[in-house]
Amino acid sequence: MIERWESDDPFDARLARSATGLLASFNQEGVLTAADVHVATRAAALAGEERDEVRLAVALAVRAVRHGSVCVDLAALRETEETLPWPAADGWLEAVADSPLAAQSLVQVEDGLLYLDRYHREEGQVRHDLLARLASPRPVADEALLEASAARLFPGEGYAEQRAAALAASRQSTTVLTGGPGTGKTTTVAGLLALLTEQSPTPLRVALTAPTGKAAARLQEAVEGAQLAPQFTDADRARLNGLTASTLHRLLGWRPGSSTRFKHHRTNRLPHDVIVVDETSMVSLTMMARLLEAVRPEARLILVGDPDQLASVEAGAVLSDLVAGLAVRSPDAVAALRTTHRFGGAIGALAAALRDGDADAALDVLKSDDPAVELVDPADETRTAEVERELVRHAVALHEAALAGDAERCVRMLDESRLLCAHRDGPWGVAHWNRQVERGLAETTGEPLGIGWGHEWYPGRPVLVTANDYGLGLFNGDTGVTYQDAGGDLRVAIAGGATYAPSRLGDIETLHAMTVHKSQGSQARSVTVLLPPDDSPLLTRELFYTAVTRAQERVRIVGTPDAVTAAITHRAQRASGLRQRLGHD
Ligand SMILES: Nc1ncnc2c1ncn2[C@@H]1O[C@H](COP(=O)(O)OP(=O)(O)OP(=O)(O)O)[C@@H](O)[C@H]1O
Repeated sequence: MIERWESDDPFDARLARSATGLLASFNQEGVLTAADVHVATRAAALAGEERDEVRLAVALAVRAVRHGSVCVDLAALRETEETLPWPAADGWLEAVADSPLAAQSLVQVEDGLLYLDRYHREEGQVRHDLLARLASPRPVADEALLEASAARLFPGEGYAEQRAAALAASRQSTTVLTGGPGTGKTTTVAGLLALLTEQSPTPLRVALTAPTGKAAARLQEAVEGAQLAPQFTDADRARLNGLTASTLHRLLGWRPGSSTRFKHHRTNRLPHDVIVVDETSMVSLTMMARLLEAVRPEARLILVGDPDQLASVEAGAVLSDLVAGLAVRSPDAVAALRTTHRFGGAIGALAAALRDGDADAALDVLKSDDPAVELVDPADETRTAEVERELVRHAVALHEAALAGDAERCVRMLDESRLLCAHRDGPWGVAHWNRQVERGLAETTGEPLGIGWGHEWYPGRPVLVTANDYGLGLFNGDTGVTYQDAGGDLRVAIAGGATYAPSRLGDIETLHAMTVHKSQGSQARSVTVLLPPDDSPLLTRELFYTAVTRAQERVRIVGTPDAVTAAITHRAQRASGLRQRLGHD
């Protein structure tokens, strides 16, 4: 199925009035937007290319990036919807490869895939840097000490999987450490850092990093927590003392005015000896390219993440590509953790069923009596009203804590309950549910709270930061709560950060509800997931898995069994060539 936009509005900005030929047809069908059409038309005009089918191919490559793909597989795309007015299959890709657009390096064709030049270059660079790292000499280890310390830090059968992963990562310079939630990834990282710091005669410079501020804060907290385990000695803790985590943007050194170029790069590498990247599934191809070129060849790189989660917001599916590509090229570079240590049965069993694509097993878990999971039928008005009342109760409690000026409690409460939606707009979307909860809050308190009453800022308004602001020290994904201080003024307390006057915050959204995409890298005690109808193109296994695995203790799915099955059946497919390109010379 090709995702399309739909509109009855003849003045819709996505309609390209000046388009002709195939570009016009694919625009009117809702496949291409006006922006896709204009970029392709302009590039073709600059290169002197007039063939209709080549312009269409370029527009589809532009569209692909917009949908998170790095390139487009024209042949595969044709097959997904035969009714569209496709050009003749024979010779289509060859025509693009022979075009002046390719000769002038505006587009590239490789392995049957069509790329915009930038993404082809970035993919090639990631492949090159990674293969160079894999071919570099292995770090020298004091094997006897390594084995003895690994046995101490990862004792017995219960830690066997993690011990093997940490030993592998100690003996090589690049490791991809994968595992679902609660499989002990952070515990492994903490033990591995203890092993590495013990091996080094001089203090190691260690960077802990993640794509969002929230994920970086969680990583730091978890690594600090893991060191409290009895198998860590005071000497281990002393060597690991003072580790701090930062966002990838901050680590690489952001530069004003550019989100894709940083202070550290190939000729000004990062000084660190060990770099641990958490939540790697959220790292885009562009960021992975920037990271790999900035890491010193002799530094150790550990990429940690869950390849079954949604991929990055921007183009690429780097973690799952690395796992698949390295499985062929260099299987030892991937250390997979499979045993879950955190969840009680039900959430873990549901996550496993989703990962395996087993809809029957997922529905069995959801329909079981286990209080950790629940499936709510959207047609059951009594039950959905109860769910809504529960969401409003949480908002009212947050409002009361905020009125009492208890910023710390407000921030803690934020991670107790979370409503996740697939969509931003429409009856299943974040905007609607933010309004619904605010309406309930206003009705319960009798106060005109919320945007619907012209009061955007009110005590208890939970907020999500949606863009990095280095000046203020705020990061995309940070969360916070508005509270009333002792002087009666409103302030916003950011989790793990400072407090701010609301007027200083620019890129902010209300957080009574949140998209699953934005929830990546965070968790809450109790999670409610609103599944859209089964024909929603956003409903995919990766989205559902990501939503479910945000829950620490309880997950409630509002959706029909058909929507559950549809979610598990549809894969969030992203075209990229990295996995194939890693596999061959
Ligand atoms: N081998 C083990 N035996 C028993 N408990 C363990 C083991 N490894 C980790 N744990 C515990 O399981 C929980 C999850 O571990 P950890 O935080 O390391 O997992 P994770 O994969 O990093 O989780 P997530 O990414 O979901 O935050 C922690 O409470 C940890 O102490």
